[in-house]
Amino acid sequence: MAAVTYELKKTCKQSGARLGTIHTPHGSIDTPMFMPVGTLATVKTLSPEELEDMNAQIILSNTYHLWLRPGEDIVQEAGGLHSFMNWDRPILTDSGGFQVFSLSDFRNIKEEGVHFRNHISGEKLFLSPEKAMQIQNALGPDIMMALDECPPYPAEESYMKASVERTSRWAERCLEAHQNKETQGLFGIIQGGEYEHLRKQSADDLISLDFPGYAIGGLSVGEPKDVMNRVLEFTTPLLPSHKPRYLMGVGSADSLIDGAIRGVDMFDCVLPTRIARNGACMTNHGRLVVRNAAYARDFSPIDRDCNCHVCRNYSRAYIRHLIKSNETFGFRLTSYHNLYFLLDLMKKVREAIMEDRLLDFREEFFEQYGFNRP
Ligand SMILES: CO[C@@H]1O[C@H](CNc2nc3cc4c(=O)[nH]c(N)nc4cc3[nH]2)[C@@H](O)[C@H]1O
Repeated sequence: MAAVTYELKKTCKQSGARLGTIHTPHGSIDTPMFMPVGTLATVKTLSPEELEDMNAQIILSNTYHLWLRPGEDIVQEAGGLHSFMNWDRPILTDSGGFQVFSLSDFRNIKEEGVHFRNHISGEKLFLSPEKAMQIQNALGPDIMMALDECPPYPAEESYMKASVERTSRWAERCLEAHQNKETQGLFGIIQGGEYEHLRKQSADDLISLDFPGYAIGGLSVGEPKDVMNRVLEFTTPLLPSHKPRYLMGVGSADSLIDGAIRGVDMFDCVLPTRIARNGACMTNHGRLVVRNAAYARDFSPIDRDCNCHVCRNYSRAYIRHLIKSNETFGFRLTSYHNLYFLLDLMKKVREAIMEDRLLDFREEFFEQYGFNRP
């Protein structure tokens, strides 16, 4: 029995969107869904109990960061990530492919793997497909990601072709190095930038390896939204409809809706918790920077149309005061609200797909949020 399986439940009549359920050893996940990011085995400032209260079905953690701190051996001795962080729902770990290229000021990509510097200590490190699999097997997530290269945007076609071919060879090596097949699923990552023929080559290579799920990588790296949407339009149909499709690093409300419309099932991004720590909140009426002076005497909730614990109990004036005073509780309140907002948005997306009205929902939401405003 495979560790991770996908059940396609309904395809939307209005678009390429679909409803499904991903079954994992730590529970089932209704899709399309958003994964809160807990890079260092914590979704910053929030507790597992709070994440369960807001119906987070799965969280994401990171191989590169946990390898450096505290070390996968310590997490393994704790019984794996679920025990270590007291989270008994599904966990997905990214492979480190992105962090090595985004965090390290020195990196040298070779066939055998990537040589780079530890972004904290400066010591030289080496990450290979086999090492990335050994770390993830030790961390024990339900879903692991293959080690890939996330190329810079934009990238020359010749560079992108060579990078895609190496990522495909690395994916095969990850499969060969995969232990714990009955308790951990391994997803492949499609690369190819904005080159349609390279996305096809990457998809063909990885589909031939029969992964239980596929991620679309190399996006949300600075490209315009219309480029992302165009790449999704010709890439998601290449992927098997009976397996989950995961768009890595995407987390703004409009991108989540537009990704779901194009057949994406899984999303993750640091955006909601990152902007929360800067005092910025996602609301149904646009982004609200609650630290602004305008809210000093505003005793209304962050979002009058939000039913979260924060919006039912705390005012903009109070949260602004905490943020301006650098009080941790302020960051907890904005982080809780932003994650609740995105998780609730994905619940509304699932309901809209069920009722075959996702495109109508998009129009209503974009109008209310102000995305259509020039
Ligand atoms: C928009 O927010 C900024 O951009 C990042 C999100 N964007 C993103 N694109 C990604 C691509 C890949 C990939 O191709 N491969 C692997 N293995 N992991 C990936 C992770 C990714 N995350 C945030 O970290 C933030 O800095």
